[in-house]
Amino acid sequence: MATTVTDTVISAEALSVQRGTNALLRNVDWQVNSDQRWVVLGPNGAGKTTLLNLAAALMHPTKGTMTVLGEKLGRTDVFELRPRIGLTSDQQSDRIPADETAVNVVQTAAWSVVGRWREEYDEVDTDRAMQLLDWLGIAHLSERTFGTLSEGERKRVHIARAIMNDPELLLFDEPMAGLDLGAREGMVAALAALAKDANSPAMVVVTHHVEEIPPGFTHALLLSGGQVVTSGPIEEALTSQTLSTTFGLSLGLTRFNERYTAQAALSETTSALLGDA
Ligand SMILES: Nc1ncnc2c1ncn2[C@@H]1O[C@H](COP(=O)(O)OP(=O)(O)OP(=O)(O)O)[C@@H](O)[C@H]1O
Repeated sequence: MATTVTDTVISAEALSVQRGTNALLRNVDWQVNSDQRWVVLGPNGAGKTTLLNLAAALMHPTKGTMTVLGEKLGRTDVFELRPRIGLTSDQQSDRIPADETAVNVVQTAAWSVVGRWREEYDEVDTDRAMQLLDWLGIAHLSERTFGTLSEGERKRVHIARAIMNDPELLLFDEPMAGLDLGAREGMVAALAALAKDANSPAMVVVTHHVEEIPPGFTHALLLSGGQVVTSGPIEEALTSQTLSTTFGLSLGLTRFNERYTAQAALSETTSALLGDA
């Protein structure tokens, strides 16, 4: 996979995104190096997807600067930059034709297209696509059409597609949303294996849930209301206090065997849900 040299792959400086009167992101500073694995955590509407879309060169900031893989957004050809980035999100998944086979969904990444049309593929592409599907435990589904796969199976196909091109940056937007417990744990294991592989590129996973943080993730960025609550090495950035501030609720965080769980006191959860009488 990508380079083993430590480079800055994402550099955000005083980044703001405004839509009408709505500030989606406000004054965000963030730096990601090639050997780091980041989790971006925050409640609904915090700005996580907006930040990931900027990192994927799918949008531009309103203010500030965003540099991805050494290319400053607004001053670079994003069509050359995007193939260097592997992105999985429901938005991307929705663009995949339902009648495309799983193996074709993966190997079309080699051409950065969705839908096979009439491209010719080398055997080497097909072999690599099959290896990735096998690694993710779904080689037996390679000839099944995308539309007939379960949510968990589709997400795994999409991850294989994101990795297919040896990207220099891997971005995952809520890769475990909608998965059952077994599928979630399978996805955590797959991402943990990627995270721990020294040859893997920089990785960013967006999630709402600390339970979904794969072992091997090194850094955390906590977002709330479009602003950074804290960011840095995960042991320092992710604490009961920072999590409580981020989600606006008193939360206790525990870490065991490189996995996290978070809980609120039941009485506090009830009063937050019902409002104080
Ligand atoms: N084009 C837009 N115009 C106005 N507001 C927008 C636009 N796009 C997003 N928003 C708002 O910006 C905020 C941040 O959205 P974003 O999708 O980045 O949040 P998120 O943290 O990913 O949320 P979720 O966890 O619910 O997916 C939300 O309140 C959203 O409604």
